[in-house]
Amino acid sequence: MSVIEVDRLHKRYGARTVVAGASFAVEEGEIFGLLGPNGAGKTTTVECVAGLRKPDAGRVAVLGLDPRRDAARLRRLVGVQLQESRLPDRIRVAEAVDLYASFHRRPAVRDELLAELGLADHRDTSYRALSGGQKQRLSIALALVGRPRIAILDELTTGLDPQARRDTWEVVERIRDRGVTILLVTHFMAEAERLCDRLAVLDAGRVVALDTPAGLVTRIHPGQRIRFRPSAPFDDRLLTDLPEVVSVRRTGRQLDVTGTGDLLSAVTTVLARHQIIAADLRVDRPSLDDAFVALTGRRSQHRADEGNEQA
Ligand SMILES: Nc1ncnc2c1ncn2[C@@H]1O[C@H](COP(=O)(O)OP(=O)(O)OP(=O)(O)O)[C@@H](O)[C@H]1O
Repeated sequence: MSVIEVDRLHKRYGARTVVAGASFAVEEGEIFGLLGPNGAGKTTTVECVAGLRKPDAGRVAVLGLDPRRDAARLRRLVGVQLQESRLPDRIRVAEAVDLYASFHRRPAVRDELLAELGLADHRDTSYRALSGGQKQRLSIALALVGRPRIAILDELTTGLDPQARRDTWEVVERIRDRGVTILLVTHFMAEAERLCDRLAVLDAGRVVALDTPAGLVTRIHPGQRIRFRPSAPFDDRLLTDLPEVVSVRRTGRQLDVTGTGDLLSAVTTVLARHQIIAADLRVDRPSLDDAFVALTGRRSQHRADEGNEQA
């Protein structure tokens, strides 16, 4: 069942169109990602979904309701954590949660929520004394305090160190496991790949692709590549006869095999049958980042950052 429907959404700021006919639907219980370069219109789109902006054209429905007309009802059903949400420096974690809880009729139990978000030991810590990751987790707690069915999370791990980012991912997964549908805006390929069940890639206000992370990669780069040094000579036909193999190239003692499907297992099985060992075997799979570049013609902004993280 679709819990969010965005149909040919248009939004202009002055003369400038920033969302130009974006359409997508989010299914109940999934983590749905909006991915795209800076200025692609991601935040504007989720602000329209959250009822914070009025679309110029198109239709947005959240749980069958209109985010603007039915704003009061949706406030109880949708939790929103937007970019750069800030709280007063002196407010303590428990006070902030109590304050937000007071806006809701049946709020979550504060200490349970704080424990779930790894903030139980920071109940009395002031906002200013929290680390970046703790601030982000508090902002997620505030989005969840009304026990929403849908959570909208915008760039929630930007500026976090790799460990804090991973901790936040675990929190998001736990929320999803509780049955909350999540609409997530992200710049990070690793985040999209790890968390999202499906992704819409937004470019210049349009959805240019919509699929699972793996589906996007395969659609853009269906090929795979294996490189290895065989322990004994053999005829290339051993590999070229396999339906999965597209090409075989030799450079010195090294073999370079491209193909599709379950290439690795097809190649290693036939080699093993002939008692050949594939030494220094490497599999190159295209990444979501490659798919992103192919779709938008741009490098993802945080690619270098992610590279450091994986190092
Ligand atoms: N209130 C506003 N008034 C005028 N222009 C705006 C306003 N908000 C956003 N914009 C512009 O609209 C474009 C789309 O912005 P938006 O924040 O939706 O994109 P985004 O994909 O979320 O970008 P980012 O990844 O940089 O946050 C940007 O060029 C931005 O400068």
